[in-house]
Amino acid sequence: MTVLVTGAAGFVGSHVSLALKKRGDGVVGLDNFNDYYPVELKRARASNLEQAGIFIVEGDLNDQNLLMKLFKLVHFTHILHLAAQAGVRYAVKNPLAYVHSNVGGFVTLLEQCKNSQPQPAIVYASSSSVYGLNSKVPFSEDDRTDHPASLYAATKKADEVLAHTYNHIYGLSITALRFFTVYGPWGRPDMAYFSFTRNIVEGKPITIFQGPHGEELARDFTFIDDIVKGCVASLDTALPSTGSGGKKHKKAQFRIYNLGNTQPVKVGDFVSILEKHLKKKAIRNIIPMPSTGDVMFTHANVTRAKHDLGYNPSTDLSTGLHIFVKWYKSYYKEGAGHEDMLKGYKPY
Ligand SMILES: NC(=O)c1ccc[n+]([C@@H]2O[C@H](COP(=O)([O-])OP(=O)(O)OC[C@H]3O[C@@H](n4cnc5c(N)ncnc54)[C@H](O)[C@@H]3O)[C@@H](O)[C@H]2O)c1
Ligand SMILES: O=C(O)[C@H]1O[C@H](OP(=O)(O)OP(=O)(O)OC[C@H]2O[C@@H](n3ccc(=O)[nH]c3=O)[C@H](O)[C@@H]2O)[C@H](O)[C@@H](O)[C@H]1O
Repeated sequence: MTVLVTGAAGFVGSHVSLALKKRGDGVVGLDNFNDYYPVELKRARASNLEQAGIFIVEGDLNDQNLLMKLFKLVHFTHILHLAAQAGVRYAVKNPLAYVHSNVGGFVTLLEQCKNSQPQPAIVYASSSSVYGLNSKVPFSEDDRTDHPASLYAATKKADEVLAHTYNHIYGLSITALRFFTVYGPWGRPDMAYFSFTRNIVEGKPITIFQGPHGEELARDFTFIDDIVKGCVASLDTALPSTGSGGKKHKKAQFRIYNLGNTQPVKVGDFVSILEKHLKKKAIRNIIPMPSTGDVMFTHANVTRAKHDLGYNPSTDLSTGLHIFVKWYKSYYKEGAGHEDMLKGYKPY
């Protein structure tokens, strides 16, 4: 297959791009290298991909002309769409970044795909956050997703209904993957596993959010390698789109899957695992969960992904965090430009 990976300089995108290239697929990346977190990290990931023979086009999802030229140059059989403004809490600071990338960008890409002849099949990243204020655990794909707790979640839910519309009208084959708090080497500095590690290493305090009655928050943390396998299996089982040039011939494939680890862990316990691997105690500031869109817990039911994709998460949190900590220490060797790395970092 020949895959366009949007968000290829990102955390998940760079890992999946390398996996696809290693098994012989054609891979082209697209990324706007924005500064939501230090661009140096995206450039470093991009150089890993370039060394593997993967070229990343630097541009924005919303650039219709760029997409048109790119689709004319390369006949993509599949799109792995991972480019988005991620992060739950940053939406309070910069809401329009989410509309620009997650809604405008997604529709621009869908428009290009529906006009292509033949149309590619699309696999894209949704999010566990669409389950919002769900109290029924574990979360299953048919549960309610109409009460998001953050603007980020609302844009991801919007993507799911937009995808359904383009599937119905134009015959685009689309698969939505609801990732659950993904972590691993080459990860995201805005996420807790990364920012907590940095602060513990530097002897700075970490803030642990608590529920309204002192409850601990919990996440179904999912290691990057399991997510990569889920993405590749989704591409391999994606059926062709049934339309071309904007006209549908027959009903096309439309799928939604949870990709999680199915073993939620309390944030306090997650910090204890980090302390064990870092051999250093955290300075824990426990504060009430700010009204920035966090939910109390996530927990994935992956029965459907197991059955249809052979998805079988196999890395437990302690093993995964050990691998992350080893990467972190090697990447941020003492004094090796550490401060530079975090220059563009936007605390939320
Ligand atoms: N990492 C997680 O825990 C997690 C969980 C659930 C869902 N997701 C989703 O998975 C996908 C990948 O997430 P990630 O963790 O790799 O995030 P990331 O921020 O590392 O990667 C996203 C990439 O997309 C690029 N991008 C953003 N807007 C763009 C635009 N308008 N045009 C072109 N490029 C653009 C960014 O520069 C970035 O490199 C996202 O859709 C995210 O919402 C991630
Ligand atoms: O599955 C998803 O769909 C989401 O996964 C990720 O969001 P989250 O699950 O919130 O990950 P992350 O920030 O690492 O916080 C981890 C835990 O630490 C708590 N947390 C966080 C920060 C802090 O300072 N204190 C704290 O207690 C926090 O409340 C949480 O309980 C992606 O960022 C997002 O893109 C989205 O896709």
